[in-house]
Amino acid sequence: MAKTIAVVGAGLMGSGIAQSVAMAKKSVRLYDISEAALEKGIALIQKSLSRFVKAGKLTEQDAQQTLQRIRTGTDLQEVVEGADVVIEAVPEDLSLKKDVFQKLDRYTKREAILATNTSELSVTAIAAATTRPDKVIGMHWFNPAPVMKLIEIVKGETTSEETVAVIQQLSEEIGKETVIVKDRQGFFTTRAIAAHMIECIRMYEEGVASAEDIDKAVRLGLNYPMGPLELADMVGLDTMLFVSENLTEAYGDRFRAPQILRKLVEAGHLGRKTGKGFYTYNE
Ligand SMILES: CCCCCCCCCCCCC[C@H](O)CC(=O)SCCNC(=O)CCNC(=O)[C@H](O)C(C)(C)COP(=O)(O)OP(=O)(O)OC[C@H]1O[C@@H](n2cnc3c(N)ncnc32)[C@H](O)[C@@H]1OP(=O)(O)O
Ligand SMILES: NC(=O)c1ccc[n+]([C@@H]2O[C@H](COP(=O)([O-])OP(=O)(O)OC[C@H]3O[C@@H](n4cnc5c(N)ncnc54)[C@H](O)[C@@H]3O)[C@@H](O)[C@H]2O)c1
Repeated sequence: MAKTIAVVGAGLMGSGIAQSVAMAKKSVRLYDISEAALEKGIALIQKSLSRFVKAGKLTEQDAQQTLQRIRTGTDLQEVVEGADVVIEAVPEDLSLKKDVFQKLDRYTKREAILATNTSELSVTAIAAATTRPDKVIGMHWFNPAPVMKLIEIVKGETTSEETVAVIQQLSEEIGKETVIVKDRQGFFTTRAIAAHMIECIRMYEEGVASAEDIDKAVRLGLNYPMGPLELADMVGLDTMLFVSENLTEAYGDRFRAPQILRKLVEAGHLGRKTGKGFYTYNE
């Protein structure tokens, strides 16, 4: 059984993953490259825990204990040594992820499992950067991690059945449902959501309807929990663009980013995390 979990990257997803694991009463070690990034991650966790407390799903004491289970640090070796499973959640860049996995391979015990939360990159390529490709796997969470029910388990070409079983059990212990998919660019869920979002953003760019009306139409007419533009702002427009570029390389123009997305990213408007994207936020 995986007892101690390390999470690498304390951004939107890493913070939510650390919180979800700590809520399942496991010890979590959380790494990021700076204290400022760790503070931001902890602030996100505190905000989410307060929502659970406010909704009566968690007591104030549970929330405090959850926070206490998360130990943070900016020394990667110190944070990950001793971990049974490491979950990586750094930005969606293959060379960065390979670099991080090479270090994880050096710093962790031989039997540790190394999981990536990549949205669509090749798990097999990331595994090849290590000396234990059988212990590398995709553990694809959804945003917001503490609320969403699914984990998409991605079996790389070299991932062992034993590794799949450990991650499936860990996911269940955290209270998530799982699906197991092949390692193909975009897996299942990212290809599916990208096809929907990209067409909606193209229609926005063409002026078919306003942002508000596109989101309203999808929420009320199609019964999705969120419209595509508000969802893009929640995911982060930088992540959207990285994903679009990688999917375009694999599948061609059908995933090419509309100009509007590129311009918003160039302007530093990355969605909720910077206060502006398709919408403006005052949080
Ligand atoms: C443009 C061209 C490019 C095209 C190619 C690229 C496209 C690629 C796109 C994908 C990129 C990466 C994808 C990624 O790898 C995978 C993903 O994560 S995809 C996104 C998945 N997530 C969703 O789809 C979310 C959909 N939304 C929802 O399910 C809900 O709206 C919500 C977010 C759960 C809730 O939203 P709210 O608006 O806040 O609604 P409520 O206030 O009513 O909340 C409901 C309920 O949930 C509780 N809650 C919400 N958030 C949190 C939180 N962070 N922490 C704790 N609790 C939370 C809230 O308290 C409510 O509880 P209740 O009152 O019901 O008890
Ligand atoms: N945003 C989403 O909705 C979503 C959902 C599922 C999966 N993902 C995937 O999760 C990963 C992270 O996405 P995010 O939205 O959390 O990004 P983010 O930008 O919010 O967070 C990334 C974090 O990684 C840190 N970081 C950068 N370089 C690092 C390094 N070398 N070592 C450790 N940490 C480093 C950054 O400081 C930042 O805190 C990506 O692969 C993304 O595709 C994102």
